[in-house]
Amino acid sequence: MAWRGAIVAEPLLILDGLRKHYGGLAVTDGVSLDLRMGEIHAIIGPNGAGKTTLIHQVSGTVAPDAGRVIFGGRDITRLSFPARVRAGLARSFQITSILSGFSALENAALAAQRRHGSSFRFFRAAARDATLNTAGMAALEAVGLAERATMQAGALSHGEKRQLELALALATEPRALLLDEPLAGAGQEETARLIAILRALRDRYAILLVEHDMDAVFALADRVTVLEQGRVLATGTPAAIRADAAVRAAYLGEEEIPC
Ligand SMILES: Nc1ncnc2c1ncn2[C@@H]1O[C@H](COP(=O)(O)OP(=O)(O)OP(=O)(O)O)[C@@H](O)[C@H]1O
Repeated sequence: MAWRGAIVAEPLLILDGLRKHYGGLAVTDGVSLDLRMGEIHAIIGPNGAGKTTLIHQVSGTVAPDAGRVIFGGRDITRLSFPARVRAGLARSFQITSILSGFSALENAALAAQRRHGSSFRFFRAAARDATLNTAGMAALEAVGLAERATMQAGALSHGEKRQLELALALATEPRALLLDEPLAGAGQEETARLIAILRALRDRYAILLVEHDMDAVFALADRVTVLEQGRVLATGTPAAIRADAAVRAAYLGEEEIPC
């Protein structure tokens, strides 16, 4: 797929030299990349390359040792995770954040509440709030889960739970979405459905995607950045990345890069 960057303007999100060390290990070692509206930018790399740690620094759950995160022209490097959510930066988690005893809509309404900054303790009330319900329902519709709104989240299929995870991010009405392995554990049919949903979301958001399913990455991404040992090995269109000899070498014995 050709990168459609030519038709979009300034980057919405800029990562500028992000560094994070744990002891002697440079987990992200000066990572710079950008993300534009209407773009899916995938981050791939071997296990331990630093992908999740990078997402943590963008979402505000890990503080970088050096570097900056610029969002919508504003330096948000020191903002907390909740403040970033309110600024329009949403994140989905590798480990599910769904409350299984509550309905899909209650989960989405609670997520919508994060945008408005009110307390977690009042989530029962949140689920009855019309504004939050409307935002929650719109998010469920965007991921094809409207018909499951009243179903207990714990009773949803695995694929539907992944859809609900996406809805929780959308319910905060973001401009940018940080998606950490949104296809994890999904079967073939579920993966196809999730890919179609992500493709449909692309035009309305800027999406930074960490995903191990290389077929999905190469089907979805407008640009791909390859991380290796905390550094950017290459950034480019899927075609350019596929043809890059250094990238292919980094992936020997890891996930196959689709031809
Ligand atoms: N809080 C931490 N303390 C110490 N080391 C950490 C911490 N978080 C991550 N690491 C180390 O940093 C390295 C990169 O981890 P990270 O999870 O970011 O990689 P990844 O590319 O997302 O890997 P995977 O593809 O397996 O999810 C790993 O060696 C990991 O053990």
